[in-house]
Amino acid sequence: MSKQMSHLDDIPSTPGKFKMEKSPFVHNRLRWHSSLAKLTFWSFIFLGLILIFFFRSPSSNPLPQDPSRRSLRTYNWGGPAWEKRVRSSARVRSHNGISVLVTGAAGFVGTHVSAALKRRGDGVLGLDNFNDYYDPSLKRARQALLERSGVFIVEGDINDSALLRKLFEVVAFTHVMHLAAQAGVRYAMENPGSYVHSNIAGLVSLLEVCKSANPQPAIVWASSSSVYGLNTKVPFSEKDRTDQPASLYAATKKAGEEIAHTYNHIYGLSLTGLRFFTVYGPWGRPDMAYFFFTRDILKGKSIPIFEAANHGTVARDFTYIDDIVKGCLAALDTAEKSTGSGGKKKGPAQLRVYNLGNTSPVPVSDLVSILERLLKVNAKRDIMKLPRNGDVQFTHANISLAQRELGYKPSTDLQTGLKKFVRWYLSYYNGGKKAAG
Ligand SMILES: O=C(O)[C@H]1O[C@H](OP(=O)(O)OP(=O)(O)OC[C@H]2O[C@@H](n3ccc(=O)[nH]c3=O)[C@H](O)[C@@H]2O)[C@H](O)[C@@H](O)[C@@H]1O
Repeated sequence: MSKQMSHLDDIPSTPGKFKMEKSPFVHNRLRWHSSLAKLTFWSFIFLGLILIFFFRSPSSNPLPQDPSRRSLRTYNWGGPAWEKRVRSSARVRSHNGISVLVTGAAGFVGTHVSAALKRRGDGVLGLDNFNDYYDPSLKRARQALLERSGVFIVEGDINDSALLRKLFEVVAFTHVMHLAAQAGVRYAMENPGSYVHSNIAGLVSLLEVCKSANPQPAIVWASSSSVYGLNTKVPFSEKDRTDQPASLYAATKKAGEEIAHTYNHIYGLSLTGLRFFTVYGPWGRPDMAYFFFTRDILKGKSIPIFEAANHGTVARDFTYIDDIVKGCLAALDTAEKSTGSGGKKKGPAQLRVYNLGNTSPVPVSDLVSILERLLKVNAKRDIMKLPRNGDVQFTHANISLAQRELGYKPSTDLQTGLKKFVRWYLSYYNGGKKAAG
C-alpha cells in the first residue's frame, strides 16, 4: 500500500502549472496529457488494491462474520444431475423410513444425526452454507464422511427461499431436522447480526417454505439450554420461565421458540424444539471450551478457566453427542404429522419442547482435570472472572419429560465421552502435529 502511495506522491497535484514552468506550450500539453493518463492509471491501480483488500479481508480474520456478505454468496444449485443427486440422497431405503432434510448437516450435531438416519435406512438430504465461523476444512471433512455413506449436502443458505422451495419440489420430505444456526454464546457480542440472520431470519425463511409445502413436513429443531438464562432454580425444567436470557444467542433461540409457536398456531405445522445442553464429542466444534482447551493444553498454552464471584464454581451439564443423536431420532420418530396443507391450517398440530441434557453438571475445572489425565499433559490454568458477556454460572437439565415421552436416557459420563473425543482429536489432527482451527 505504501508503495502505491509513493507513486501517487510522484504525480503533482496541479500538473499543468508544474509543467508550464519547464516546457514550451505544446510540450506542456503533451506532458499534461501523459500526466493525466498516469494519474488515471495509478488511480485505477489504487482503487483496485482497495477493492482487493476489502474483499479479501474476511479470510484474514479468524472469525470473519458479515452475515449479509454470507447471504450474498452465490451457490451453484439446480440442473438435472443435481436433482438426481438430491433425489437419490433423500430416497428412503427401509420399510417405514422417513425422508429428512437436515439443515446444518456439515455441523457437529448435523453430521452425527445425518449419519445415524442414513444408517437405519432413512432418506437424508443435507443443507449447509459452509460458513467460516470456525475452520471450514473441518466442515468439509465431515461432508466427505457423509458423502461416503451416501448423504449429499446441498450447498446453500436457509435464507435462500428459492433453493428451499426447489428442494421441496424435488423431494416430498416427511421431516425437517433443523440444526443450521449461528452457535456460540460469547461470539454474539462480536457479531450480533449473524445471530439474527441465521437464528431468526433463517428460521422464518425455512418455516415459510415448510408451511406452503404439500405435504407439510414435521419439524424438529435445535433450541438451547441457554434459554434458561439467569434462572437459579435447578434442575431446569421445561415448565420454568425462559424470559431472562443472558446473551443475544439465547434471546434468538428463545425467539425461535416463540416463532415456532406462531407457525404451529397459524399453519398447523408440527414443531418440536430440543434444548441441547453443551453438546461435546468427536467431530465437535472448535469454538467450544472442551475443544480449544484440548488444543491449547497440547500446545502448552495457558487456558482461561472461568470462576464466578467468591470463587464460585462454574459448571455445565455436558452432554455426549451419541445421547443427543438418540434424542433427536426419538423426537423425529414421535413427531406427529403437520395438519395444514397449501399454507392453510386444518386442525391443531403438535408443539413440543424438550430438555436434552445429561442431568449431572460438572465444574469446568474438573473438565480440565479429565483432559489433563487423558492427554497426559498438565494444563496451564489461568483462573479468570466469569465474563459478563453471555455466560451463565451453571446449567442442569431435568430430563424427565424427554425420558417419559421420547424414551431419552443419556448413558455417557463426561470421562467416557471425553476419552472418545480425545482419541478422535489426536487421530484427526495427526497426533497434535497439525494445528486445530
Ligand atoms: O448448552 C447450550 O445451550 C450451549 O452450549 C454451549 O455453550 P457453553 O455451555 O457456554 O459452552 P462452552 O463455550 O464450551 O463453555 C463451556 C464452559 O466452559 C467455560 N469457559 C468457556 C470458555 C473459556 O475460555 N473458559 C471457560 O471456563 C464456560 O463458562 C462454560 O461454563 C454452546 O457453545 C452453545 O452453542 C449451546 O447452545
